[in-house]
Amino acid sequence: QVNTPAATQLIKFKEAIGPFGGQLTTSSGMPCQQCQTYSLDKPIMTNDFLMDNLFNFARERIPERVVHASGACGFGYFELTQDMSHITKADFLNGVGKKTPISVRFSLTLGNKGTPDLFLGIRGFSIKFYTREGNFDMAMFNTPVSPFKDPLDAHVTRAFRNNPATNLPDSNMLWDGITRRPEFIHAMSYVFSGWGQPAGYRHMSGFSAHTFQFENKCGDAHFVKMSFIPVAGIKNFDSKEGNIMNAEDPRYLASTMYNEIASGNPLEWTVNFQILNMTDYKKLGATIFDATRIIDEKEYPFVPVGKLVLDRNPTNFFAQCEQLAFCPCRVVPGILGAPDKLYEARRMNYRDAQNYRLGGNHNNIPVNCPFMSENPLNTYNRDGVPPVLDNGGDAPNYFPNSFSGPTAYDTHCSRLISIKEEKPYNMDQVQNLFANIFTEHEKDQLVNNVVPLLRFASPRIQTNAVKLFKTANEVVGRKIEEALKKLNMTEIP
Ligand code: HEM
Repeated sequence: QVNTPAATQLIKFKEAIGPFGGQLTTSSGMPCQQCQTYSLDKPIMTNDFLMDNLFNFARERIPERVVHASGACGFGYFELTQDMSHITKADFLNGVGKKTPISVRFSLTLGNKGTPDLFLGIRGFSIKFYTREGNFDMAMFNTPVSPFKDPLDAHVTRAFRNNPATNLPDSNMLWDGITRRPEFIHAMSYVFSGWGQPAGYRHMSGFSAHTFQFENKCGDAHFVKMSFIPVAGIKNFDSKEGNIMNAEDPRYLASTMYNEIASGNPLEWTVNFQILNMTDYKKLGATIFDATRIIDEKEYPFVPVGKLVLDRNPTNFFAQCEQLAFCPCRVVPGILGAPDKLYEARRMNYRDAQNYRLGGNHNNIPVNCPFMSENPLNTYNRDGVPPVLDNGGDAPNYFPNSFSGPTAYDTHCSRLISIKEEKPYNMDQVQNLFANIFTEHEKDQLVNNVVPLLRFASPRIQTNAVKLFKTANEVVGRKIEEALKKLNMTEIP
């Protein structure tokens, strides 16, 4: 580990800078004197260097993301390999060969900032496309489906956290949460079968889960699910390997990616679209917008449309990764978002979370700024918590106005279709997953991962969980039941 780019980052910095790092200053720019750089035997209050440092020290923490707190990021580009103008007018999807700068953040849905990388769990894969029409954000999971469909499922993430009284992981909460929402079992089966411990970010996939509504120049609607498939192949650790790696290097995924990128070994994904039209929607109904279900790939195959490459590391983690803010609300003309309720709620909730976490001007933070936009920040937003950048300069600050302030020119009004949703049902797809897609190894993995997590739950909750797995697959459910019996648990009152 001693010679990796991550381990030698500071040595390289020194080589690049030379022996002298410049005159030390306070944050207001005052050059510091040597005597201010040690505090003992000196007046404290008049030492501006010390005061500057202590005030900053006490304020250096901001709220961590309420979910997906632990993560790593990288930068690169998206290249379009197939023109998509027949389904969308989005500029970055029009014109083969067009390259769009991107930032990507990989995360772990649960836990907190210090949770080790290979803690078993569903993974986040977020992308910000800095397009000429503003930023387009995707916040995806690594599994083909989402556990959630109902925005109220946000509550269930609490069941996956520590017990509010003991502050300890709680099997009863975890399995109560899963079994009270049986539709979770589809996504969770992927997680338990191995996808919860990817063998590297270069082996991790991303799936939109939502079906987006696209619109072309003629105003025609198409519906698109997206997948990001690693060129190096999807690979996962088995539970034993994953747990060993977690103990040896709790930042295994982040450090591997950093070293790979710094060594000139970029990470790459094929970007694919599964495309449906209005006739397909009329035939299949709102089920195509159910984030807990997949759409039949035989009838609607994913077609490759581009590639995603990560070839640049952040130069400062806090500035470029912690401050990165992805929101389903950030769309561009030609991509309207998704018409389902989960997406609608996410549009609002991420904005709210980022206003709280980063402040009302979080789009002005350099890593979130639409720096490729042809109309960068031509808004009427003014003032507030920094950064305000030039704050609109000397342009009018109200709308409408008679003084040539920015105006909306496009007279066309795009609208998401309105759909009627019902309670999720995906047991048919989980059954198919176990019967026809999972390998025997993946099924064994699932049993190996589920049993240690379920063994401390009460018998009633264990019974519910076994019943749920038996509905998904009788053999796998029975294996879990037998393994639990062998462990001979005593009842928890
Ligand atoms: C019940 C529905 C959901 C709610 C209420 C919710 C809420 C949130 C919130 C508040 C954040 C933190 C945002 C921030 O502070 O920057 C977040 C992050 C994230 N969410 Fe969700 N989410 C939901 C469902 C989903 C689904 C279905 C997906 C994937 C398809 C998803 C993927 C992500 C990802 C990848 C991040 C991390 C973004 C980053 O890297 O900063 N979420 N979510």
